[in-house]
Amino acid sequence: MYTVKEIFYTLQGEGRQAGRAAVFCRFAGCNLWSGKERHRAKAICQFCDTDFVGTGPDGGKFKTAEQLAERIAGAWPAGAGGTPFVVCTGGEPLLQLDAPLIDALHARGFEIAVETNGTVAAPPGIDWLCVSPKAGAPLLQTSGHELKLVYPQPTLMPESVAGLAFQNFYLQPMDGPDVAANTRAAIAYCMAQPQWRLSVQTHKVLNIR
Ligand SMILES: C[S@@+](CC[C@H](N)C(=O)[O-])C[C@H]1O[C@@H](n2cnc3c(N)ncnc32)[C@H](O)[C@@H]1O
Ligand SMILES: Nc1nc2[nH]cc(C(=O)O)c2c(=O)[nH]1
Ligand code: SF4
Ligand SMILES: [Mg+2]
Repeated sequence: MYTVKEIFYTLQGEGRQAGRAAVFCRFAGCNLWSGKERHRAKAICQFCDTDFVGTGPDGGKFKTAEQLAERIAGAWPAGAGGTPFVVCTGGEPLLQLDAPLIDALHARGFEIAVETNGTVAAPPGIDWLCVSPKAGAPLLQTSGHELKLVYPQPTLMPESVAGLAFQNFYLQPMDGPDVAANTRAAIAYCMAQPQWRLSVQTHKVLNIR
């Protein structure tokens, strides 16, 4: 059984794949926060910008990988060219994404991207793995296509993860009350350490989902 908050078609807003059309599959639940505001101050991850609790109008519970993959495929526009692209996120998608679902999405021609906090080792077969480590949480997945660090996290400096086996390194300014100052600080860091690139959350600027 897969529990999905929402499935929607949009542009990937963040990181190396920003600007690319994608079906988003947002899984419900996370291991670093309950998602309830009354628990936020004591959560391991306190800055989350996402509602991933339960099943929304565009989500649901899916008994089988085939049923979920079929719904995701139905969100890709019929007759569109290019390679169909799905971004599995959450919540924490690696609590639910498994080999049967990866196979069912590949069987429908999808390239599979994942956004994960890195506390769970990724299964084989993910085509684009984005790891976003969280201060105070164990980092088990130390390789991938993209490391996207929300910045700043005072006890998780970019220097401490800059040597990991990723193909791309991004700093993403922490959204919230200090987003303007966080963006200035991230720009300064990327200019001083060009291994790192800036990831702007473009979907928020563009007012798309
Ligand atoms: C909502 S998370 C879901 C996937 C996974 N749980 C994770 O943390 O990577 C999706 C992306 O949004 C980032 N994110 C969450 N809250 C943010 C915030 N306040 N500002 C900037 N990025 C944020 C995460 O670090 C992650 O890269
Ligand atoms: N457009 C858009 N791009 C995104 N990239 C990562 C997102 C996420 O919440 O995981 C996200 C999201 O929620 N919307
Ligand atoms: S790990 Fe990801 S989904 Fe979970 S609370 Fe943090 S940002 Fe949100
Ligand atoms: Mg988001």
